[in-house]
Amino acid sequence: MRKSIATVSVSGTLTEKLAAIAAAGFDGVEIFENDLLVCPLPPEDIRAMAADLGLTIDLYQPFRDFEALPPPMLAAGLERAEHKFRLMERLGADLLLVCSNVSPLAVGDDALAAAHLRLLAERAAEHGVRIAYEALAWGRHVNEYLHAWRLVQMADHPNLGTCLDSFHILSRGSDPIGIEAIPGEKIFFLQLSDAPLLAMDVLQWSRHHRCFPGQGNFDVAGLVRHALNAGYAGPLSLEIFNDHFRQAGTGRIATDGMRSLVAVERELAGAAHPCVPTGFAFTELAATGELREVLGALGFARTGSHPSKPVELWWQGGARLLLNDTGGDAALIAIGLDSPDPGGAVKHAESLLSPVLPRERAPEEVPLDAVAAPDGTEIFFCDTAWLGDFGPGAPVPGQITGVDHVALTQPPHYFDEAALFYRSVLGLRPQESLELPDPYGLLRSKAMSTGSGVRMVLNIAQVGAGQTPWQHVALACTDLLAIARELRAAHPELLLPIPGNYYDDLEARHEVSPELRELGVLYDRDEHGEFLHLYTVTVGRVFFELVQRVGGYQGYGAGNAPIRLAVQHAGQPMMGG
Ligand SMILES: O=C(O)c1ccc(O)c(O)c1
Ligand SMILES: [Mg+2]
Repeated sequence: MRKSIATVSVSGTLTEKLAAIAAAGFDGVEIFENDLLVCPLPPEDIRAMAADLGLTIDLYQPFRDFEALPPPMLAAGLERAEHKFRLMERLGADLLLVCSNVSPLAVGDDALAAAHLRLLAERAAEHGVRIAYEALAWGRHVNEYLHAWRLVQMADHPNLGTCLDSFHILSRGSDPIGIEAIPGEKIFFLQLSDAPLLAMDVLQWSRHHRCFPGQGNFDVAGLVRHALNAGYAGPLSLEIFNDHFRQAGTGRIATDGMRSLVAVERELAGAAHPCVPTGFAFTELAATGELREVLGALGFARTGSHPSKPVELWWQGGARLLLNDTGGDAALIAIGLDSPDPGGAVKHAESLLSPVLPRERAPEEVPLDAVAAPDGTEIFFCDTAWLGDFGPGAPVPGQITGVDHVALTQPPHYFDEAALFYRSVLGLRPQESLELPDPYGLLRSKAMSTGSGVRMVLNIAQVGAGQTPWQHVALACTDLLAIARELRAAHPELLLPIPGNYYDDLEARHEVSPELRELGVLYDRDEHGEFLHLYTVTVGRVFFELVQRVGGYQGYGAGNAPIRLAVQHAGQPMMGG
């Protein structure tokens, strides 16, 4: 399928947008009128630039508030359209998107609307232009896609068809099955976007929160399937209005859009993810003396060393940490995932435009396949061979059984990119999304999981500048209170102090042991089970969480995160505050 994107979807000048869109591999563009109005180049030059980049101009948009105005206003509307048609001839575009009327002056009269659309199509035909009529979800009288289609049928002109836009259809909860009743050749254009489910005004939702397919909660691929079943043969075109995308890197967002369309095609082809990871092989940390002290207190010890790199294996139970002497601050730099097919996982990642990292290794060492996650963390796909590099060591006995989850802070404006990366490239499914109060802002958080073995939490801190983006590794154990007792006795300075107010509130809500308060252990429960957890102090950029899941508890104790954030900030006040 041909792939297109509206210029409004990415940041930059029109010249920058077109270059980035072509570089990302798109076949065509929708020129959004505002991008043309603010461009110093004449339409002929924009046309030549697109052609030089190998891009077709698939659509020009939007033309607004035309149909079903009181008859005396018709002539002015047609005059306005004539200007657009002449502009489109200069631009080399032959498809004009007309949005359903939002004007309070518009009349709720289908016959009038259809007559006007027919007149518009007749005029358009004189210029070799076709009209794609789209129902905006907030259109004054026409706001359902099947209503727009009825008007197109009534107007009955070969130069008039409909434009389907997944946002307008799915945001209203309309059933997209009706698309299959529209003849494919009358679907002149198909615009795709996704969105998170938000209870808000649909216009604001559309203008600020659209995202690429796979980043939100709509079944966009399902809608495309209906259009294909109807016989639609035009491009899949992304049309996103998003405050973050407008501020992010042009090329990076264009590439992410292409990734989302490749993932849609995969889904349509019924392709299951070829190699979902089954567990955490290791997490690699830039190490410092302080970090080693914390890990020693948690019962870890060095069990092996890499033959040629300054990397040690610290292994307790099923938790393997690689400590890398980078000379920098303590930080999480890589995650190793147990993969049923490491080579296939890298090929899959590459096909989804993820940057594959070069393998830097000595000849006798085990090759490792890795890609870069959106925040720069290296993701390795592993079988068990890598352990051989670290000699014959065995895990030290202890209370920690494995890695429960890893939490990463995403760079500003790339939260949606990260969600799509973990979903499409790694095969994790989205779980809960939350917004949590931070003393200096708001923490957006999204949990993702394979369902077994690998859990990730993606955070984005909407807080003042100058703050370190924290990461953390949550270690699983089977008796958290026992570990907490030992840590409190031997290393109380390594544990976050939890306010008494938290326990007053907790004890009012749940019957819990008074030991939680004494030990500074946090608690949560859901319909499946219970969750006990505690946090260490932060070293460099990283801290550790110890967690115990009782029963089938599914969450991450997110309700306790505001307590943690406040205590962490108290120990590390904002710069310049
Ligand atoms: O928000 C709008 O006005 C707008 C304009 C054109 C579109 O195609 C659309 O989906 C929305
Ligand atoms: Mg649209």
